[in-house]
Amino acid sequence: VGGPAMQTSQKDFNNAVSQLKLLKEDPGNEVKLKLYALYKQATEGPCNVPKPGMLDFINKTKWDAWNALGSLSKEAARQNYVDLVSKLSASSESPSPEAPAADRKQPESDSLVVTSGDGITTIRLNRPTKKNALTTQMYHDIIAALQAASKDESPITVLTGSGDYFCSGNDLTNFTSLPAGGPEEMARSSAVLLRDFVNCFIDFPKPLVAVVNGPAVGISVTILGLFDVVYATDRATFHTPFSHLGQSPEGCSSYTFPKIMGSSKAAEMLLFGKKLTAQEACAQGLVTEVFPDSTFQKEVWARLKAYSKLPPNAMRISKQIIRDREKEKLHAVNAEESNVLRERWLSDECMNAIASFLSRKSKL
Ligand SMILES: CCCCCCCCCCC/C=C/C(=O)SCCNC(=O)CCNC(=O)[C@H](O)C(C)(C)COP(=O)(O)OP(=O)(O)OC[C@H]1O[C@@H](n2cnc3c(N)ncnc32)[C@H](O)[C@@H]1OP(=O)(O)O
Repeated sequence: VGGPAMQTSQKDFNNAVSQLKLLKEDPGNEVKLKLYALYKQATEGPCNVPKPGMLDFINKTKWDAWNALGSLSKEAARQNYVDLVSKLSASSESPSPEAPAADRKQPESDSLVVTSGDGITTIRLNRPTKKNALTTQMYHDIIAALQAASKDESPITVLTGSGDYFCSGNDLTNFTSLPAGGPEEMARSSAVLLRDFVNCFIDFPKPLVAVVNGPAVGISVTILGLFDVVYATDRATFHTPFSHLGQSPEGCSSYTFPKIMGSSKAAEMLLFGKKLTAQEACAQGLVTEVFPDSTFQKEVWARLKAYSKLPPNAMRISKQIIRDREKEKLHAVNAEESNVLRERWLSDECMNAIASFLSRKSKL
């Protein structure tokens, strides 16, 4: 069986066979097929068994992979097998760190962080000291991030928050710096921004997941009806205090909420500002699943990493079938909600509520 160098190689090969069983992550079918072929070649030599029939898909695929190695020597196959297993072990021990996507324009402000890794593009609201309240710049940055994510390589896109909140909704100071055109111009441009922002969620073409890491308020709740999946920590709450603020629903919630939870439960949230616990939101169908806070991040990301390995085109097409017939309706609802809010923002009820928050007289 050869000299000392070759015996070492046989020992390495045996170790690699054992090491493979300890891999933490499934390396995927393509790699498993390659490993199978190299194993057969290393232990039995070139493919020497009859080709399975056309309908025996699995064995035929395995046979093809083995046969494709041709006359590769047993020693070379062993070496290739050992190299491949060691590469897989290294990458499973130190999972690819999330990295800013190289070809992606980064957001204008640090309040939004966009990273890609493990088949997931993550858009993270990053203003924890303000409970991730959305500034005007953040709306623009989220629009840009969603547009980029819709074209990037990641099969799944996630929206989440840094710190203890998912998001406290619109930053109420957005309304304090009046443009030259006065309140009317502010209301007009806010309505345009709101409409553009929500349109990006309506049109987003691939699986969009909300990882709700804490309480959610206002627009960060209403847009959840446009996500494909919503995972929440059991610490999360869902609050749409529009009447308290003299405002009205947006994010297509006037349409999606009654559809998701029925009109009376939707009315309790959207008219009376009833705050839901994560469990309640899950029971109403707004949240897909609730996780204990202590294991939330670990469980959710492990699950999303596994989902991101599913065939991306199949996921996109399935989303299209589920969502496309609703799109026209959603765009019309969005336009109407934005127009109504344009009026609301100029109302005394709204101005007084915002002034009250800003003077810290009342908190919701
Ligand atoms: C001209 C262009 C304009 C563009 C505008 C675009 C228009 C799109 C608008 C779409 C419509 C959206 C509607 C909504 O989202 S309505 C909901 C709005 N949100 C709220 O009403 C929440 C207000 N915040 C609170 O009630 C509390 O802060 C909260 C319960 C969230 C947390 O309370 P807690 O006591 O735990 O913490 P603090 O209050 O001390 O908060 C810490 C600091 O964070 C600041 N903060 C929190 N939320 C907001 C917010 N929404 N806006 C501004 N600032 C916020 C808070 O002031 C504290 O700051 P300081 O430490 O500096 O005091």
